[in-house]
Amino acid sequence: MKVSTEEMRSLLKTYFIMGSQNCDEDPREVLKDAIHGGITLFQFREKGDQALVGEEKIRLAKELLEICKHYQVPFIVNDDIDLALKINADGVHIGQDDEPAEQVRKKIGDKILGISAHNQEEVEAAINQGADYIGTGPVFPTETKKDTEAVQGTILVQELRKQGISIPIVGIGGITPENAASVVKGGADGVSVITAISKAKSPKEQARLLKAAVDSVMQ
Ligand SMILES: Cc1ncsc1CCOP(=O)(O)O
Ligand SMILES: C=C1C=NC(C)=NC1=N
Ligand SMILES: [Mg+2]
Repeated sequence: MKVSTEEMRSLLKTYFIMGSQNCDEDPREVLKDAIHGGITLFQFREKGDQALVGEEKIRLAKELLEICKHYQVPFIVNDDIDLALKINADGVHIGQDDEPAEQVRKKIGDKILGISAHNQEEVEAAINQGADYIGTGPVFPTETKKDTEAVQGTILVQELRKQGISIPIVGIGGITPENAASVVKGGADGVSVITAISKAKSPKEQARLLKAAVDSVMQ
């Protein structure tokens, strides 16, 4: 059933996003380690030139979903709505260039719907289309996604909060344990990261540090 706004807010605290293309080690081990470090939400984002496709992608998605189910960490699928429905994921994340949000909402029912937004108009549209949360960024420079919008810090989130827009928002882009607190101080409910965890010597330790940084602001 539908997550409440406050439940969604807390799920965004330490949001790990990963595909096999982001890992040097076995993605299943990286995910398990990150979960032990305390991630609150996981997104399967198998995308880009090294990404798996077809049956291999579906198989990996199912394996990572099983791991998340075991530890009761909700599982979000990026872009691929059909895959999300096929494996009964907990939700989807779409960008401005994906399937229109109204259509996606019809397909997924009460599953979590996350939408990327980079300016006020896109945020307001996403809210009107029934997004459960917004992903904004890139907050800091990142190598992970080649075609990002301009680096924006937390300017947009600060502006939205000043206007009393309270939808759950997660920051993304170049976030590390060192800068994570500033993202939450800027008004985000949490941080979403790829490389800081997926390429870490200890994904567990990085997840733990990220979560501690976010919680250090929450009090
Ligand atoms: C998917 C995405 N959207 C904006 S930046 C980004 C990549 C974030 O990756 P990293 O956490 O490694 O900077
Ligand atoms: C582009 C993205 C922005 N935000 C989030 C949470 N996930 C994404 N894939
Ligand atoms: Mg997309």
